[in-house]
Amino acid sequence: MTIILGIEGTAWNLSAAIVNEDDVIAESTRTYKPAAGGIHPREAAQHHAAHVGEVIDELFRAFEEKGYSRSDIDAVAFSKGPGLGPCLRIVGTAARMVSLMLEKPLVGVNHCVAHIEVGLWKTDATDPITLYVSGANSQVLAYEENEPGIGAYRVFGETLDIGLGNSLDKFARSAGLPHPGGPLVEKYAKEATEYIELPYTVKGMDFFFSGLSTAATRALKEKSNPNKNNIDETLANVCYSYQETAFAMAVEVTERALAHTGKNEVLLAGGVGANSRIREMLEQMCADRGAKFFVPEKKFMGDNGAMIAYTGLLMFKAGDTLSVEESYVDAGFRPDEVKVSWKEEKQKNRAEEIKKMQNGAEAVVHAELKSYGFEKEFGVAANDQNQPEMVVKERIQKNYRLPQIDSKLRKERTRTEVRMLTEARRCGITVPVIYGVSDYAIKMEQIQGLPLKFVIDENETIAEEVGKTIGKLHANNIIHGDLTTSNMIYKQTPDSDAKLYLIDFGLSFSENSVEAKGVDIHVLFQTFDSSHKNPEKLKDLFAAGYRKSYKEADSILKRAEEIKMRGRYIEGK
Ligand SMILES: C[C@@H](O)[C@H](NC(=O)OP(=O)(O)OC[C@H]1O[C@@H](n2cnc3c(N)ncnc32)[C@H](O)[C@@H]1O)C(=O)O
Ligand SMILES: [Fe+2]
Repeated sequence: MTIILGIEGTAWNLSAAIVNEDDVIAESTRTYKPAAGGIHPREAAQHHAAHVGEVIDELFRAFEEKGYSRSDIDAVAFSKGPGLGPCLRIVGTAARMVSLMLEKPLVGVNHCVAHIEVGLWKTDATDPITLYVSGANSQVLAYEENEPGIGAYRVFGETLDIGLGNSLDKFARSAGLPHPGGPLVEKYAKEATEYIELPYTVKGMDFFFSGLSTAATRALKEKSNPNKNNIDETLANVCYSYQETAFAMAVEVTERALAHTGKNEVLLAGGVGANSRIREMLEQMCADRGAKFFVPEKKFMGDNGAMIAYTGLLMFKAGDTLSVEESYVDAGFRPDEVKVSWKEEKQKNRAEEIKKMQNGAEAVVHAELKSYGFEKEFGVAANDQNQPEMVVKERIQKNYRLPQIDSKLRKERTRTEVRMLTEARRCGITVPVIYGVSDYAIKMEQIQGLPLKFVIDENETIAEEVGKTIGKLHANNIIHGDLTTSNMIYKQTPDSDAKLYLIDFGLSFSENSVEAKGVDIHVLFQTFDSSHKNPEKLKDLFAAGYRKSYKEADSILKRAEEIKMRGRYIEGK
């Protein structure tokens, strides 16, 4: 058995643990609670510095009481980042000292990856999409192999402003509640009597929580009326509506990632994962699409030393150790920067993956028009011999979100899709022809081709074609809103040139701004990073095509790069 000591202390919780392959052997924790306001990085660091000695002592005592001796420890793991710089430096220093004392190597662990690995350890999940929602971070990730036995946790979507937990904490503070506000929001939400509309912002696979937090604060002020004595009730209603909106956004992106990758497991990680409503929503979403949902015990969800020790154990066994010189901390350390070498080689089954992918995230595409009840919906007879091949794209009900949120989104997106498809066609973009519309369904041309996801790696020059198409779209101020390689279809015919079709305009809108266009491209580049072999080459080819068809291309590409940097962990975010 391998035995690893791990120290966590990226923010509020200083926690150390010793684990082996099977379980936690010993642990010791001291928690920083801000006297007022949110977490102060320097105060938190002072707290960790003041207590790290006793935490390590207590840990060794508990370990030795179980009959072990210190020399049984094989390595010392620590949180290398992301996190608050001053806190990371204390933990890094402590880890170096313990490592020198024990004469055992150091292992530098990525905190986000540890949140995932502990979930894989403590549940039966094997290859999930992970929804990682904590204070500072909110991401949807999955492991992707790059070469046999070596891969990375790819970020499919993430917050482009602040983390879900911090947004809840910020709102709670504005309502006069103590830190951390997340659990209190959950408590008050249970007393709600009414849903209040709040902004729902998903762009492609990314979400935004800052505007929601501000809107919730505003709603609380506006709706509270001391004369009516309704302050408690309003707080409950806002908390409830906040949760319903924010969690629906997070679950929606998780489902998109499931659809895009064809995976069929979901793992929940991070402090916000303690919330029972987000669990319920994920469970419902998974049940509705036949996926499995996993969540570890609560003590492994928030920041804990065991997750660092366990991930350290996997890394140590794969030979991934550090010298003292290499053991610097990195406050902006992203999970997708970690070279994962501790997993077994995966056997991919492409046919199976394509089959699973056809179950889109928000819509079902019916090719069998008769069985769908085509006549009833559109008032005309189903396909006769003279008509072109058609499909019906139906936005199906999502049981995980409130009916009010659900039907509004579905109607809005159906209407938007029709409007924007028409608009795109007018600008000379190749899109499916529309034959009919109802509240939640669109009857349209069936494109016989393969999603770009499955052809672009073998034929990378298509990326230039993609660039030209998106350049044209942006030159006409159309923002697609969900640019992934699943939302483009490549149709090859023996007698004509191949054609690139753009589909799925449900999140599209018209806007002439560098920001909106930059986000659009950022979303696409994330897909290149997460799902393709040579992302940098694809990006270069895309940029070349984009420049050819759009004269403002350079400023947009530059903005896309800046947006990418915003996704990085920023202190105090
Ligand atoms: C970098 C690292 O330090 C950071 N860790 C972190 O944020 O602590 P974590 O324990 O994963 O999550 C704490 C967050 O989780 C929220 N939280 C805890 N219980 C909650 C609940 N029942 N409902 C909603 N939010 C909850 C808190 O309000 C707080 O914002 C991270 O993982 O991003
Ligand atoms: Fe965390």
